Amino acid sequence: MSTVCVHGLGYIGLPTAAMLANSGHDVRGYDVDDDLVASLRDGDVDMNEPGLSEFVERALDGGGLTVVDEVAPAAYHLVCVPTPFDEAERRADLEYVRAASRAVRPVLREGDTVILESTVPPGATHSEMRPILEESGLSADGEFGLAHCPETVLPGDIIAELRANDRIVGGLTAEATAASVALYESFVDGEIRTTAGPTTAEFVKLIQNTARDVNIGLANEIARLAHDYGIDSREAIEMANAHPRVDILRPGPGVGGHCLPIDPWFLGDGSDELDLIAAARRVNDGMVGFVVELLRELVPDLAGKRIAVLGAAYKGNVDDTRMSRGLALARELQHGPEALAPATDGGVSDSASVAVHDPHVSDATLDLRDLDDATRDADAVVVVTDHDEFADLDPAELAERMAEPNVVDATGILDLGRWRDAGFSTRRV
Ligand SMILES: NC(=O)C1=CN([C@@H]2O[C@H](COP(=O)(O)OP(=O)(O)OC[C@H]3O[C@@H](n4cnc5c(N)ncnc54)[C@H](O)[C@@H]3O)[C@@H](O)[C@H]2O)C=CC1
Ligand SMILES: CC(=O)N[C@@H]1[C@@H](OP(=O)(O)OP(=O)(O)OC[C@H]2O[C@@H](n3ccc(=O)[nH]c3=O)[C@H](O)[C@@H]2O)O[C@H](C(=O)O)[C@@H](O)[C@@H]1O
Repeated sequence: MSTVCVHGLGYIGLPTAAMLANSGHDVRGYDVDDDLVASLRDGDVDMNEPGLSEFVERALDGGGLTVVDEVAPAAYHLVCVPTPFDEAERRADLEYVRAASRAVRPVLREGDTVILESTVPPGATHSEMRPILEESGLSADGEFGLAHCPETVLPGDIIAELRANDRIVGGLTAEATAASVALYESFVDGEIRTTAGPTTAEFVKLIQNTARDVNIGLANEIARLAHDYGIDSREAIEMANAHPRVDILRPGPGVGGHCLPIDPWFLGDGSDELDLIAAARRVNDGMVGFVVELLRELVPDLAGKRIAVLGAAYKGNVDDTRMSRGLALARELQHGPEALAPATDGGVSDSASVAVHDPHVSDATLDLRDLDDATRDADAVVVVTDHDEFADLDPAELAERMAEPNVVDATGILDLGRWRDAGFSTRRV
């Protein structure tokens, strides 16, 4: 068993640190967010991920995981810091990766292995991390190990996927790859595949998410085409998918989260070849506008109308609002398609009045409403996130509370027959 220092205790770092600790390693968890560190020390896990709280508690109580104030020397450094998208530059913001590398540098010893798990553009482990780490005086050509092992867990099922998913490991040297494989073998049931270097591993991760984004783009374009022919796209897709070699994904309000919408741009960071991929991004980003079109079919003049947007999380049954389509819709309804202002700042006088409700999200910076408040006197509800709670809504109860019984289901989660029976006019992406 080894000593491991995990850098970044968010959606990826915290479950990974707990997994390593519960697998017998001696783990130090380090994060620059003092509030997060304090709450973890109190045993509070403020993340809506099934089973995570108990799993982290076990790691902390068992002594395998210690939350530390300073980066600790360790045989392995696992870097799980954010790699956000710089929208202005259309590039990955690698400052967190560089900062974590600078924090490893003073404690790095000969024989240690540094593994980057964060998603980065192809080449970043080599060009961004290596030079900073080598300022320690040690060389990545053999004195310490440096590798990329991308994370592929699905939020909502992180603990199971941490164990079950295959991994891709690309070290700068064969020794770095072997040392990294040894660590993952201690908890991964899936296959561990190795690549000749970190760049292929980075590339593979990005094409996985890009493939999903492009395929969702196809489903979304099909939804728009079907609408023009007066066809139910979901019924058509289900029938098409009965073919053994066709597997079209689900259309929706666009693609949210901080991975699928940004990884295609990371992929194009060092190349001019994005074409189909960039088009799919435009299609997916355009789906909020399509939801507004459907809403206007029910409520032609939105000025002064009250619209309840159900869903601020980027997908069903999670609490993460990064690149939320619900918040993007609220912004667009209040300020028009180019709006970048916060969703809940009141809007302008000739726009709709929007209330956002999400039973999974508690975020003091968002003016979220409870269901009663959001839907009272509303002229329409728009369901943007496929939370289980929304499938169970009682349309008759809502109809009584609303000014007009209109519903747009951007997710396909509602049984619209029930809603029509309760007197609703309906539209569905
Ligand atoms: N959340 C997900 O579903 C997945 C995320 N990823 C990738 O994993 C990486 C991390 O993502 P998340 O865990 O979701 O982010 P997150 O934002 O939930 O957590 C990152 C944590 O790192 C901390 N941090 C920032 N700078 C630091 C530093 N210099 N040293 C130590 N801690 C630092 C932050 O305070 C935060 O707690 C990203 O590159 C992301 O693209 C990959 C697969 C899945
Ligand atoms: C290839 C792949 O499945 N990648 C996963 C993805 O996680 P994420 O939660 O972002 O993926 P997701 O469940 O597809 O959801 C992304 C977005 O796409 C939308 N979505 C998804 C499937 C679909 O048929 N239609 C659709 O519109 C969702 O509503 C959501 O807004 O990205 C994660 C990541 O890289 O962070 C990665 O670890 C996960 O395995």
